[in-house]
Amino acid sequence: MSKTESDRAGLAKIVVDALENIGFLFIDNVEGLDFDRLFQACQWFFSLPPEKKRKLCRKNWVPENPNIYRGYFPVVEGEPSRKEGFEFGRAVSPDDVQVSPENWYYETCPWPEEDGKFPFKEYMTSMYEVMHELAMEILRLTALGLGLPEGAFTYLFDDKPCSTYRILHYPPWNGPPPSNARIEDGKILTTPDHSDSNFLTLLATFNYKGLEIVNSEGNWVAVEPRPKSLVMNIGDLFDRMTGGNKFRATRHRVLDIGVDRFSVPFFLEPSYFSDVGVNLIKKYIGEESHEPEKYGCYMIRVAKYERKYFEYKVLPDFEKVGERLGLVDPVGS
Ligand SMILES: O=C(O)CCC(=O)C(=O)O
Ligand SMILES: [Fe+2]
Repeated sequence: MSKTESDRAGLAKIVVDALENIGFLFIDNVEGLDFDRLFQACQWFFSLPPEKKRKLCRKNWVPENPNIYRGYFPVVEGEPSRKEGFEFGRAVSPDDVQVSPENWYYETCPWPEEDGKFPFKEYMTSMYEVMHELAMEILRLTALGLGLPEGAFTYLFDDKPCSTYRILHYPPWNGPPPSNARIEDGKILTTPDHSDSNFLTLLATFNYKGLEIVNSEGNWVAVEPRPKSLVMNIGDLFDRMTGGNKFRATRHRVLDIGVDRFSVPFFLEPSYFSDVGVNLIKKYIGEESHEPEKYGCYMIRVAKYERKYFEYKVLPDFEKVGERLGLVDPVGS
């Protein structure tokens, strides 16, 4: 990333071109991002003993734990999605009026007990802010490249973004992979074909192969590792909010590479109350017409009921949680 005005205008054109045509791009020279250190964070976390991971595990797997949405999720044998992960968001005070049992995004994230070998929480929370700032700069450039005011998209993230920072470990299969992980040409998946449902994703792959995307001709192509670069793609929400035909939320998948694989995606997501029913292009050319829709409710519906993501399909039914607790939904729907 570069800071001078003429460089920014040039970059803005490159970003918009990539988002319109490919949907994926590499980002080099990210200030404040040290890939070796981020990799150490993954190694430290995923070598924790099972009992320490269990304390962080979502309620679905460990019913006595309070966390429904944040924290650790384990490998599930028999799933074509073969991964364990830990994820968190920016901390929101438990006293905040938007904190409620229905709003999983703002629940308190459990953090692992540390042993002095790696400052995991301090490091990961600082990296969250690096990723957030980078995403904001990309959105400012995208707006500039489209001839819109620089803040045309960033306002959605001003209050308390729901973004998720996730570290992932794909361990080798225990024995033969399940039949639903086998695809054409004898290839084996560890993450099935999907587009990301959030606004945009910034991904560290640490030079591992395995990531593939669908190109403009509709063929699967490998994303060759590029040292010290992040891979960026947009998600369905940004695609939808720019009218559904402006930017591409490109489908992608991860193949089994036969060894442990690590990656770290940052999923940029608006604040819970941000209105995602807006067409962001029309809004700025004076043709605003939209159906207001809050991000939080929209996304939980999509992730849990429509997409039924491996990571989220185990979450409790959205409406039922409030009913069970005898609550009137304080954040609305
Ligand atoms: O691990 C990767 O390279 C990609 C992961 C991914 O696509 C996702 O978590 O949405
Ligand atoms: Fe993805």
